[in-house]
Amino acid sequence: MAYEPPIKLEVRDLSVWYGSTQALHGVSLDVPERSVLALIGASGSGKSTLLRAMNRIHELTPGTRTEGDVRLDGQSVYGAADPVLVRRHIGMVFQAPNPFPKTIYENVAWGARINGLDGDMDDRVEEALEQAALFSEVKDRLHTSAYGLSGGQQQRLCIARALAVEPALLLMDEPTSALDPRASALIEETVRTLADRYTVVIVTHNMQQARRVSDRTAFMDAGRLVEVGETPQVFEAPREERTRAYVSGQFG
Ligand SMILES: Nc1ncnc2c1ncn2[C@@H]1O[C@H](COP(=O)(O)OP(=O)(O)OP(=O)(O)O)[C@@H](O)[C@H]1O
Repeated sequence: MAYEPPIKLEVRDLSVWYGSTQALHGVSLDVPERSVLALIGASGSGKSTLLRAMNRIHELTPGTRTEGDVRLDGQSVYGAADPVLVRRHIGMVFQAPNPFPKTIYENVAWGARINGLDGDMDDRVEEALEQAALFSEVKDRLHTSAYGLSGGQQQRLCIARALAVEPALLLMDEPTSALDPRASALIEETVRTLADRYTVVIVTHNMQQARRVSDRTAFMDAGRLVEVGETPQVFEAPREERTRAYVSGQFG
């Protein structure tokens, strides 16, 4: 029998409302450990809502209501009393790079400090920057402002900042949408390497990117999960007609 990696994240019958608008309708899926899941679908199909519900950051939007559950390593994310603690274990990288107005070093060290992680901070910062494929470019200016970096470097810094706390899961919401093709390619390479150690969920509008970076792909339509499977299967032999139409560019 083929080796089946353990399941890192289980989404179970998850529904989300913003006020009276239902944005997710009973979504269930599993994310195997050390894999990359791409969420694809047309604008408004619920990709970001699903991603943001994985670490409960959508609850920061007033008027949200959630039913169902998300389990990380078998533990309910929604059963946790404090969503802030949940978010500390689940790193997130957003569309536009958003470094703090601090030095490169302090951007990476910050999360580790507030989480009380011990060990040598210089080593931790270097390792996180290495994992984000940024260290060689910044090693001589660690104590200069993060705002002196290019957009692509700033985004890799945000990835390093998320990794420095050793997150159980890394969520990425269209992390290359503000970047040029070369910077995007570097981020894609970084995401591929991260899957050796981390479990990653990435929202992307770019279907080529989904094919390049992910092991599995989930296709969303109108707040529903249409299908999820191994990436080559979803793109080359989709089970659902709606998926076929989307991945062949007939809509969205
Ligand atoms: N803060 C909000 N208040 C009200 N409705 C919202 C809010 N955020 C999202 N929605 C609605 O929820 C639905 C899903 O939106 P969501 O942003 O999750 O989709 P998406 O697939 O990520 O879209 P995009 O690709 O454009 O980012 C849409 O109908 C959207 O209008």
